[in-house]
Amino acid sequence: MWDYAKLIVLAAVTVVAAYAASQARDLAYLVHMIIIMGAGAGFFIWQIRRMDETTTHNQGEYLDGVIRYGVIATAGWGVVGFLVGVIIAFQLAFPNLNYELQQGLANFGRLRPLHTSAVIFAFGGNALIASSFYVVQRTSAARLFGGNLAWFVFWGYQVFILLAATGYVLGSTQSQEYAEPEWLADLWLTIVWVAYLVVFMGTLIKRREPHIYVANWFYLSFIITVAMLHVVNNLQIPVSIWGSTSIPVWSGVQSAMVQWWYGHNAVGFFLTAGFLGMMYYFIPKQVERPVYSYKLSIIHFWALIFLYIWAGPHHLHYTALPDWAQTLGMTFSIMLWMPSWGGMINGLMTLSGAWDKLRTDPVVRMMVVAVGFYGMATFEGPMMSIRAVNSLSHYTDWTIGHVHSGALGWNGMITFGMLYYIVPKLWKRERLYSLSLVSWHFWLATIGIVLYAASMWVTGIMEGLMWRQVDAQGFLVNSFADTVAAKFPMNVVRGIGGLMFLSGALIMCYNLWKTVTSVGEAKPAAAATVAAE
Ligand code: HEM
Ligand code: HEM
Ligand SMILES: [Cu+2]
Repeated sequence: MWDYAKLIVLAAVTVVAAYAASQARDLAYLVHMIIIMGAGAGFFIWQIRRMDETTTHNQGEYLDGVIRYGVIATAGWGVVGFLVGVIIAFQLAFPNLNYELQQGLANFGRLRPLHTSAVIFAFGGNALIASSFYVVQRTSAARLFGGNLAWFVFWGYQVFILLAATGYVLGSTQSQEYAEPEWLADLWLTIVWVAYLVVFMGTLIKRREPHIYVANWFYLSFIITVAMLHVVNNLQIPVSIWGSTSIPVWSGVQSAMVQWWYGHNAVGFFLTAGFLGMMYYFIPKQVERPVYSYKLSIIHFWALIFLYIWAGPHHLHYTALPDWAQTLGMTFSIMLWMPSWGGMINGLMTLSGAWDKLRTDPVVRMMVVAVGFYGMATFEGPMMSIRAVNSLSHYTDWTIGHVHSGALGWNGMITFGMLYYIVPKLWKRERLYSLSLVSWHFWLATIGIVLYAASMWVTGIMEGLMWRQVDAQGFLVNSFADTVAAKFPMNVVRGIGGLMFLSGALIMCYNLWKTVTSVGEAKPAAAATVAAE
């Protein structure tokens, strides 16, 4: 019965998308409708072929298939996102790399949002969805709620990524940073996200453990807040339901404020709270120690989510935003330093009594460096939010250095650590294929990040100072082009750093692939302890 309902919905989606494609007013919309039609038809055929199979889920078992797919998607999108990052990094160093052939499809302006969305939403998002499904089942001793709904979340999310990515390349964007997809993709993401919340919350509700482990608090705050941010920042009215263009309901300074309330909390809840959830499960597991302080984790959780929400205006210093709002954003940003470091301290101190693992286990080293970079980025951020500092750093590469010490150092490294822990468990392998390859990855990534961040700090401060320099008469000394020329060597260093980071990720993919295909199966006894976790 339920299966027939699904077939009807899928058929309807396919037909409506086909009709909409015939009405399309712009190329991006046409391509999106073809993708939706393809996805609808594909899932229709898949569904019809398994109609008379009786599914025999063992309700006692965890639903791990979808997590395995999530792991593959994380690694795959990661490589794509880093590769596009490397390309745009070299385009900035060598503008000639914007070939005539690429214009209107793959020039810097089109590739930049492709990069930011690929790394944040495709790489980071898949890592968060997959790891949260893993963690919530283990810490609740319950199978994912909602049967196959988790599969809908996974595939629905990939469709969203495809819509977003093709949209950028074809020039369909609502021009809000990190919220570029047009209304159609936004609506679809809303549906997928609500399903995600239902799966996660449902699993928590049916848990067989009295406590909700702290990692789940972080994941849950990430899911709920991202839903709220996404909906409010994307309130748009489509010009036509047959086209991708839409008009925002917010305008002027309100629009800017809503956008940076969104943008800053995308950092706070997507790139921070969700990844702290990851930290709180995988670091204790990997070092085989309990969390250093449960009390601290609860205090810094509430402080973090309360403070983050107010800090958005630090992106709008010296704009038309009222001064009091800028000061408010600055004040909350400075206060944010404390709960951020609460998280860092809790992560690092979890190693108490196991510090020797830093020497013996490259996966632990990766996780510790991640937490270290988290600490650095959350010290730097509050500093940059001070108006006087921001007057120098804003518009410069200092911001880009800050972004990537957080993104590569914290989000990248903690995700790599998570993948190294999770893959042998999910595929029931005895161990990783090669620890020395993990070590190679570790050093390539770490040196790559240091090159990236250091070169951007240098260019950032240089640019800021050059823009300020005035002669005795008060005239500006440097033209904008002078600053661009002066940045050239550092731009090349940044590109090389990115290339190293990308090579490390490729080594990881090879290592994980070999782990799945050529390492022996974990012994049943070991498997039993895994299941009991
Ligand atoms: C191989 C690794 C990477 C390289 C080479 C790279 C390179 C770049 C470049 C060249 C830009 C444009 C900077 C500009 O316009 O001046 C950029 C922007 C950005 N990247 Fe990356 N990136 C990498 C990895 C990542 C990762 C892993 C993340 C997030 C998890 C990330 C997040 C961002 C964000 C958020 C921006 C926009 C920053 C802003 O507007 O202030 N990147 N990246
Ligand atoms: C206490 C924590 C943090 C504070 C107070 C903070 C503050 C700031 C400030 C003041 C800016 C510059 C705004 C501008 O001049 O335009 C900024 C930019 C940025 N930060 Fe942070 N930051 C924090 C942590 C992080 C972390 C951990 C990450 C990444 C994982 C991150 C990612 C970003 C990104 C992506 C931007 C660029 C936004 C844009 O596109 O303009 N931040 N942050
Ligand atoms: Cu911010």
